[in-house]
Amino acid sequence: MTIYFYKSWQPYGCFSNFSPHGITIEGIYWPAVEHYYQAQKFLGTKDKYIINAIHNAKTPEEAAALGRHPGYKVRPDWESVKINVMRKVVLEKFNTHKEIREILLSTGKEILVENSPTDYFWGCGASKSGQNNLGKILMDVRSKSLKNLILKPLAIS
Ligand SMILES: Nc1c(N[C@@H]2O[C@H](COP(=O)(O)O)[C@@H](O)[C@H]2O)[nH]c(=O)[nH]c1=O
Repeated sequence: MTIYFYKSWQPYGCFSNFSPHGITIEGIYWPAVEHYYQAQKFLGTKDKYIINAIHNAKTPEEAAALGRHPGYKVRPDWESVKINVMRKVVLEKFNTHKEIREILLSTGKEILVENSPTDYFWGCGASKSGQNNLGKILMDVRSKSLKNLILKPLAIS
């Protein structure tokens, strides 16, 4: 059965990028995936000062609102790099937090879908036919975690 998730307080909310699971990337701590993801939009741009504000945002909602603000200019290569940015930070989240890695592994082979009513790129959108790229990344992280689990005992022996 397909597993749908969206808001961090709903079932499987730990799969949401807004869930309160901090990560450290290149020595910098970020309070949630969303903070890191939104900040990457402005690397090397004239609006790079906004990165600090996103980093310090009190909530993921605030970080997203800053990152989506039409007044700030996103880096020109954003569309081509955003999938890799997301892959890297979501992998780090599940490598860091064992308790949610176990929840992810407990979903077995089920299809994971970000049930966003508006987002047809990261989620499935209102029509449920969107690209679901966040769900795909999570399923990828799940198979990587499973491989690690299987390979670890072999590495010891
Ligand atoms: N979970 C979740 C959302 N979905 C998240 O929004 C991000 C996409 O942002 P952007 O590329 O700026 O459109 C991405 O992390 C996606 O998973 N959006 C929300 O407003 N609330 C939420 O609870």
